[in-house]
Amino acid sequence: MAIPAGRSVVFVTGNAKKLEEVIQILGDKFPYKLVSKKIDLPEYQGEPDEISIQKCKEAAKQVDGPVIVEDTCLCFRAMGGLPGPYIKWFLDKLRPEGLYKMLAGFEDKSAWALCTFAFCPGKEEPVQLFRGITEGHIVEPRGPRDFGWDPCFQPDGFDKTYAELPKEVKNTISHRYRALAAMSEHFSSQANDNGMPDTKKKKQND
Ligand SMILES: O=P(O)(O)OP(=O)(O)OP(=O)(O)OC[C@H]1O[C@@H](n2cnc3c(O)ncnc32)[C@H](O)[C@@H]1O
Ligand SMILES: [Mg+2]
Repeated sequence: MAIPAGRSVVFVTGNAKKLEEVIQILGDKFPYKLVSKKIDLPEYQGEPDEISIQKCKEAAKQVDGPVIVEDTCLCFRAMGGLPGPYIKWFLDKLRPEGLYKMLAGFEDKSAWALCTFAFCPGKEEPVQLFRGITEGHIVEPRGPRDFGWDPCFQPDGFDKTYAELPKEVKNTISHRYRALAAMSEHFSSQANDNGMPDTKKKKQND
């Protein structure tokens, strides 16, 4: 589904740091006007795709127009992908130190960060998903504490944590960057088709 020409899309999030990164990553690459709205949407339970779909439908209902939401998971391989979508509560209670200690009994410290952007053109409309994954390891926290679990996630191929890496570097390798690249690519090709729905591309989700 294309966004009508000239319309803006509302990015709904309660997280200022997420918003900051989305703006930095997108620059002027996104073909539609992105406006942000601070709403604390419910923290749904279930599989990441389902959570993003529910979250996006609720945002579309509240905004009553085209919306984008994003949900972030941090998944420990030794724990079958948990905490996953529940990372917010684990981080809140345990801080990055506690996340690292959770894996003390496991040899496998590998983890992946998953970001899912969800787009819905309006109330009662289908939701499309765009995903990005960055693989890494959970390490003893290092670096500034200004964004979530960044101090304890070290992306593969780097000897620095997300928190220690310059923002420009995190923003070219991160889970969020990858999901946004998929979403921008989709909307840019639509915009190039003069706003006609792109029938050649398989929708990731209806
Ligand atoms: O309103 P929304 O967009 O849902 O914002 P939120 O803060 O509730 O975010 P999530 O539900 O997606 O929960 C993800 C948790 O992971 C944190 N987080 C998200 N992206 C991160 C990143 O790139 N680096 C570190 N922490 C991150 C975030 O602060 C939350 O505690
Ligand atoms: Mg949330």
